[in-house]
Amino acid sequence: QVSAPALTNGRRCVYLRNSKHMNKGQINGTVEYCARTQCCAGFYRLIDNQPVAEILGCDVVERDCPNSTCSASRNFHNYTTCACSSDFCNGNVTWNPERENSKPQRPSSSLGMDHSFCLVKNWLNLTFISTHLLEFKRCPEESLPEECQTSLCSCNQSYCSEIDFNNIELQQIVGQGHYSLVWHGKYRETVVAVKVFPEGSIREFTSEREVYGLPHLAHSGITHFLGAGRKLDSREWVIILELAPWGSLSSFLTKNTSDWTSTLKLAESLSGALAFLHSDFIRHGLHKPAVAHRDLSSSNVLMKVDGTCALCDFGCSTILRSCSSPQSWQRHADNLKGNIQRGTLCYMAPEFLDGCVNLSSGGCLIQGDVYALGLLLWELCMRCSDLFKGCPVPEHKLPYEEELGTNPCLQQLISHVFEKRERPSIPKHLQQGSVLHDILLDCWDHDSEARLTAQCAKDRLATLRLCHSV
Ligand SMILES: Nc1ncnc2c1ncn2[C@@H]1O[C@H](COP(=O)(O)OP(=O)(O)OP(=O)(O)O)[C@@H](O)[C@H]1O
Repeated sequence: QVSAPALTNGRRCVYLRNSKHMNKGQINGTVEYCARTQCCAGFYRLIDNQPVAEILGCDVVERDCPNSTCSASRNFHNYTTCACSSDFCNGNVTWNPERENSKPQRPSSSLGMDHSFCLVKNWLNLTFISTHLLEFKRCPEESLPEECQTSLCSCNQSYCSEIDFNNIELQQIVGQGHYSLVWHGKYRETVVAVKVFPEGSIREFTSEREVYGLPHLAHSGITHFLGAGRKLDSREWVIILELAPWGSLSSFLTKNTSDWTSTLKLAESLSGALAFLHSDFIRHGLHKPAVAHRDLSSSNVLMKVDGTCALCDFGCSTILRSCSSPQSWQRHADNLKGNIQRGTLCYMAPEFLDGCVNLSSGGCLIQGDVYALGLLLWELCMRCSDLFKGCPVPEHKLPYEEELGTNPCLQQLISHVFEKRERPSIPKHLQQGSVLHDILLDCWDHDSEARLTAQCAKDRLATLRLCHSV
């Protein structure tokens, strides 16, 4: 039985086996006090199909845990996890294995979950059972627009990768999203990230693999794709990616501040990555269509060791095939109508929050991405030490967290962002009229048509870098 004083703010979680390095809160015996999160997390090994706690404590980054009790349902290689929002809830897990075909539900304000266990070192060393044959010799059937007739059209390029499962070794979990578990692993003796999707996440797997498989997608701003596949006797799907050792931008900003030069470098690389994703071109007879990310957040941007960013997580993305006829887009738009609120709620553009998106072309999805880019640039500014000279740099916060708390619901965001047209407050040092200040305003403009393109944001940031001053 755990007893601890009540906290006015934060959370008390059952604590077990966290390394000192990763503690988010203060430890007292079996209790961890978490000042910055409302979420407790648990990581359990399934023994005889029963969860046995391996790691318990505060959640490192997760601020969105709608369930007050700890309910685990997904089996990731005989491990399961939960995040929950009442004191000590992680001490009492309920295990309800999900039905094979059920799809994970994205909670209302979803954040990629960098769970507590993501930094755990030296305790987990699993090796993928490697006696399986590869099934991914052919691309799985996908429904592609019938209208795509020309040979230049990207939708006729069916790129397949093969991976040899005998050469994959899973070593340690580095992150968890709503659709997958991401491992630090080795593939053919190279250190990689292995993203494992349970069967229920086949749609996200297919979408992500399709984006990574587009021609000419190799770009410094897109996480490098090494292959995808499915083990013959397994219901799980796997994508192998270059490992970003510093993890997501969100965890980086939680732990680090940057000076002005590094902030600009990050901002420019981020805008350049999105500009590239949005670009549509034909080179060497192969078509790279525009892609709308649709789930841009600081959890879905990875930090590279050279101090630049790369986009990841294309599970919600839409490929905007320029070869599609207007009728085809209309059909796609009809499908989108019932599915418009994808992605992470606090990064969702006002028109998507309110559901009044002009779906006459795919441009609305691109404009939604640029709104999220504005919020990401704001997150970078808020951790820039040179913008807070003489005062402490504020802790990393998500957009609107200051104003609406850690887990705003749709109605709160509609009222704040759509109706009142509020935006996050910009540091005083970014004076009115300064280039960066204007870039933020122009990215998150209420009028989606008036927003910058990502390329324009990148170009403006490049001029700022040359001037090298705030
Ligand atoms: N290549 C990588 N290198 C290092 N860490 C990674 C890599 N890819 C993903 N991660 C970590 O895993 C987390 C989850 O990954 P990702 O967002 O791709 O999963 P998801 O299931 O699609 O999540 P979401 O809930 O955002 O849809 C990321 O936030 C990041 O912390």
